[in-house]
Amino acid sequence: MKKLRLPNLLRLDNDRQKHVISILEAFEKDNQVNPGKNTPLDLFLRYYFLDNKMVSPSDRAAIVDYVYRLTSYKLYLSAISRRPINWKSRLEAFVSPKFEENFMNGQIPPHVRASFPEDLYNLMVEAYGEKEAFDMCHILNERPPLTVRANTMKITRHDLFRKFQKKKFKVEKCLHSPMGIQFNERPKTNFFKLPEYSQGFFEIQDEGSQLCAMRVDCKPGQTVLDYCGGAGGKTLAFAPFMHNRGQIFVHDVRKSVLLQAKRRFKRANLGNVQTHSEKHKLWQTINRKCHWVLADVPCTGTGTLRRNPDMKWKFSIKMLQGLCKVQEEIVKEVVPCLRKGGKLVYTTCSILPQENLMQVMNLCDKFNLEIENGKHFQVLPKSNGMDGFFSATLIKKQGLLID
Ligand SMILES: C[S@@+](CC[C@H](N)C(=O)[O-])C[C@H]1O[C@@H](n2cnc3c(N)ncnc32)[C@H](O)[C@@H]1O
Repeated sequence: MKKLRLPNLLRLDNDRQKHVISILEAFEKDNQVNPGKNTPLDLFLRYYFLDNKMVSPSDRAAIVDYVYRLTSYKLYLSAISRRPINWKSRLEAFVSPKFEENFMNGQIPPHVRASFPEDLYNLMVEAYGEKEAFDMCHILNERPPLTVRANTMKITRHDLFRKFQKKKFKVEKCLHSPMGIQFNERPKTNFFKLPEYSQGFFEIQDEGSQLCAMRVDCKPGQTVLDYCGGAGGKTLAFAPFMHNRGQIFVHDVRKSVLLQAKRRFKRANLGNVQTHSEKHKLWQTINRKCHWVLADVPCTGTGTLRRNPDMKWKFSIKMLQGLCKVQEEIVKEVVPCLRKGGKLVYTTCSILPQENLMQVMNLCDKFNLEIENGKHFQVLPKSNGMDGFFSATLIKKQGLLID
């Protein structure tokens, strides 16, 4: 079993502590009062700091770090903290020796020590076995690494790497993604204020996400649909393969994220992308025309819980079942867009087989598809490495030739 390591946290003085507790209390209250609103933690924090502009960038970094880690370890901290349990007592337990001492305490159920909802923990044990599931939970409670993708429309990875080195950033080139650079230490400066960012030289993107996007191996002149495009993260990664020739259609049901995507496409120098929130008109244009369709479907996000620890406390089996239905509906909608020989890249940031391989088998059965070369792609969350991602390239099943 992995040894529980206390994260290398920044200093927590009284002022920072007050912010941490008031954020966590307010976030919990917001979820109780407006359960349907589902504000994600990162958005909640953005609003909080807009209301508290006086907090300095270094204080902010420390506060965010504690908020994320305490949210991750909420269940475990509740088990080991003094009574009454509240965010103040959980924080005390987090910085006390109890945090490491109780990690192997057999009196505390494994899912509590892993700080995961029992249903989710059981699904992970079913998929990976007790030891791997337990270790993976702890990786998913850790601080994630910071990884960026060089925008090869504007700069090579090597040149961007040299620029970062000149700034004395501790960086290394990713092993698997040819466009990725990982930071071994978080830079103290505001990343989004770097000139290299405003010039569109890079985007923040996990290496696993880069690898999934690159499975859309599109060529100049082709037609591509990114059906669950969100803020455009995956399109930004595969679009450079087309050298601005051909057409990329990005769709999402949320107009607000498509606006963000548009800004990012412009900054990245992409001139062949159009965004659509209305699918009916789009359908007439792309029916049977697409060489590639990317379905980066909504999922439990269990592979990226380090970045969104609040998501795991919203998990339920019912939610998983609902998402599986939506994933199936999405694939049903996009299959008719494929031209003869076209490929559908199905992707999730989940570690659950129910929305990965099991789902893909179900999709193949229902929509007469098969997995290209019979091989899928899966990465599991790694300590100081990639998040968890899954991808399979689906093609239309060839009819059997009967003599
Ligand atoms: C995993 S996220 C996509 C992330 C994006 N591809 C990226 O790399 O940045 C899934 C997206 O699916 C969208 N979505 C949810 N239901 C949908 C539906 N029925 N049709 C199309 N998009 C949907 C969500 O709004 C969300 O942006």
